Amino acid sequence: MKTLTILGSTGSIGRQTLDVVRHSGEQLKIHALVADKSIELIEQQARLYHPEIVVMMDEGAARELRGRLKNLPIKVDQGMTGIINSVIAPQVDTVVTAISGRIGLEPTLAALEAGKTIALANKETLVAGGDLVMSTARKMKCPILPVDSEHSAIFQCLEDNHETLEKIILTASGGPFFGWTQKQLATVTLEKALCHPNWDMGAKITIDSATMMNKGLEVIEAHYLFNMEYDQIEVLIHPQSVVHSMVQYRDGSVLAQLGRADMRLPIQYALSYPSRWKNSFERLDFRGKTLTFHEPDLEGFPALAMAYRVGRRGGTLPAVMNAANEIAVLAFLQEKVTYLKIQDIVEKVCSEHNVLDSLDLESILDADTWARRRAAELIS
Ligand SMILES: NC(=O)C1=CN([C@@H]2O[C@H](COP(=O)(O)OP(=O)(O)OC[C@H]3O[C@@H](n4cnc5c(N)ncnc54)[C@H](OP(=O)(O)O)[C@@H]3O)[C@@H](O)[C@H]2O)C=CC1
Ligand SMILES: CC(=O)[C@@H](O)[C@H](O)COP(=O)(O)O
Ligand SMILES: [Mn+2]
Repeated sequence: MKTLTILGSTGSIGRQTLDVVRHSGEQLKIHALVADKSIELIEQQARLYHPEIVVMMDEGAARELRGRLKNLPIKVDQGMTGIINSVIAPQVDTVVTAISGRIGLEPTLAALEAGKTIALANKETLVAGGDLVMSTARKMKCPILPVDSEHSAIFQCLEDNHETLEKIILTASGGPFFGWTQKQLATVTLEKALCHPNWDMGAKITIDSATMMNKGLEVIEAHYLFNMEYDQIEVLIHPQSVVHSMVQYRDGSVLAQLGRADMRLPIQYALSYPSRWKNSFERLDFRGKTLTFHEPDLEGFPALAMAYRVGRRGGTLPAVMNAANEIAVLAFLQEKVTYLKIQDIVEKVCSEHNVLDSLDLESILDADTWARRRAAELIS
């Protein structure tokens, strides 16, 4: 049996992780559930999954939840200290990082320093602190198992010998605006951007898919997870999201992983690895399906090319791009800026940043804070 702490249990990945736990019989157990302020849902989750601890980032939410759970043997903790304690507890084997945003960096590092396995959904953490996270994982000999569907696909297709790998091919749905002209992109509404053609996800990643920043973040995520040069990472538009990604070997052979657009598969694989558990999730039906592949439109969706440039430069620049994007996407969700303005803000913040090559936590957090402030100034 594996014992889990789930960071972001009330979100899209968090809820699906709990569904995997429910289907796993005795294989998985919950130590802690962590969220920001969704008390109604986390109260239901706590009553159903009996964690030892529930942590709310928000102090008021923690206070309210403490009252609601007072008759149960569940401790309610709060803030970043509470989150860190929930991941380093000795009984925890695996931490599922399903928080959205760079806020996941400190708990991920703390979990690694405490020797925990990471089931990583929170790609922003790896974009902001990739070198530090990967070197900590190596130092502590902790596995980082991908949950992101493309990275799980690549992980499932990888052979042991890294030398024989030629490139990885990350598939992208293209989002709701695949094939749109610049003129059409100027008319994008929040409602349309929140409508992903294939996946039901949280708001932030759904907007990232619509700008293709999600694929840019995933290119950087792949660079760190699989130790691949940027030249060895190719993006291909595949609007059906059936082929989740592919790996090409030096003999020209290509291996792909296919499946329904159901995140419970990669989540379960990260939690069952190295085993594959039987489940009763709906199976992929190929009949009547046409699978197509296209070159990405780098002019219409400049976030992808920007992410390659930023990833290649490295240092504190990926943390800055990520932070500016988090602020710009939030402003778009609040209808304070237009869809096209997201890219303008992120580009401008990146262009103004004095990149530092030292990659300790303090430099990353300073760069992140600076980028958030600068992006906010550009919005107001
Ligand atoms: N959804 C998907 O299918 C996929 C998601 N991912 C990645 O997984 C991560 C989560 O995505 P998703 O589940 O869609 O996001 P959601 O927005 O649905 O959920 C985010 C979760 O994080 C919690 N949270 C947010 N901010 C904080 C904070 N400051 N402190 C503590 N908890 C916080 C939220 O709590 P609360 O409810 O209280 O706000 C919620 O539980 C992202 O990094 C995303 O890129 C990767 C691949 C696929
Ligand atoms: C489910 C998942 O892993 C998401 O990252 C998804 O891939 C987003 O789709 P896009 O390919 O549109 O970014
Ligand atoms: Mn993905």
